[in-house]
Amino acid sequence: MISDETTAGAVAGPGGTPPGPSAVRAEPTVDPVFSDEGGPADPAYPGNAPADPGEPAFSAEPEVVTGIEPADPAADVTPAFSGEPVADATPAAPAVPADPVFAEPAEDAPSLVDGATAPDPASAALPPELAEAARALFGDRLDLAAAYAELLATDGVVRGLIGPREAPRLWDRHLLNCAVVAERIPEGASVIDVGSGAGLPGLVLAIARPDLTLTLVEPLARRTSFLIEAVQRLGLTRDVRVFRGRAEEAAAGSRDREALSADIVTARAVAPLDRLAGWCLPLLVSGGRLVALKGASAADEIAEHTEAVVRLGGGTPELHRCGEGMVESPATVIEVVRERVVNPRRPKKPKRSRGGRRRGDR
Ligand SMILES: C[S@@+](CC[C@H](N)C(=O)[O-])C[C@H]1O[C@@H](n2cnc3c(N)ncnc32)[C@H](O)[C@@H]1O
Repeated sequence: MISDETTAGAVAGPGGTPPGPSAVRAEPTVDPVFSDEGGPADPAYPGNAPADPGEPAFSAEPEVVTGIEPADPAADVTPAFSGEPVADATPAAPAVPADPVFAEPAEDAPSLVDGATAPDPASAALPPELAEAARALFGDRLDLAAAYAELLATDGVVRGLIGPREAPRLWDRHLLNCAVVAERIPEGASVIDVGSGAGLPGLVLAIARPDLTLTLVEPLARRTSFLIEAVQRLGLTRDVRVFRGRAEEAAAGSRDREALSADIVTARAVAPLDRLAGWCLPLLVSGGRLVALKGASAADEIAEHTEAVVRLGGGTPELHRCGEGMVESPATVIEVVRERVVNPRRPKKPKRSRGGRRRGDR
């Protein structure tokens, strides 16, 4: 077993050990999985249909979400990684200057929210009963968290990145649920958030923890456009960068770009643990840690996928609960330390005969 202390010590960063979760309260929770990538946008909300059916809105209906495998973007990703400016099929998204690797913020990015269709920003107001936890988690950056909540409830809804029914529950299901994970991240750590979507948990962590440096990895164009603008509008450009591409691409690097790596990789509602480990462990420094937000299925996932995770170079997955005693539904995370570097299998080269010909060549 790997203890928290071992894990924290192995992670580079000036501050060291993350505060362990306070054991004030432990109770079973609803499945806090929030995204049903494969699910339709709320049809009851006119104008919410995502512009691109490949990037459906998420809604946080746990009953819909549980057991649904997040969409594999392989089918619908715009191949933005190559360095070529990418034609984004999404008509609504504002133009973003295309950097081959790290996208740059667009200047004066126009808001998509107009008077006629704008959702009510007041729907993102912090519910009074959550104010104490929000203050504790965001401290003097609570205003920034509120600005992000408003952005999600307005632009995020209009662009089909979140379902309109999410707006009233943004704080408990999304912002606080992600912010509590900060307790698992050491001071000063570098963090890669894989499959950031609309910025969860990456942007929340950047707001709650100005000591962290974050890279948000997301392959889908409409989402990275939103992320880039959010980073700019929230004034987070110093600590947050947006990488458009898949985790596998980020880890592989290219001729023009070094492979990305970090002390901590986070992911929420992205993929089952075995697949997630395959994507995320290569993004970690040796001894770094994957912190995957999971729902009620976390223990089952550990039972099912431990062997695969270890084969991929990870330690034994551990389950932790974050925010106990602070929020009503603590977040469940699975953590995996990158213990060994496992090289991906290369396909065997065909054998050549003496004459230099491949066997079977004519
Ligand atoms: C269900 S959404 C979750 C978004 C966000 N993490 C949240 O909790 O709201 C899954 C996200 O993972 C992204 N994704 C899927 N496969 C990925 C991969 N191999 N690398 C990086 N991102 C990926 C998708 O594009 C999508 O935005």
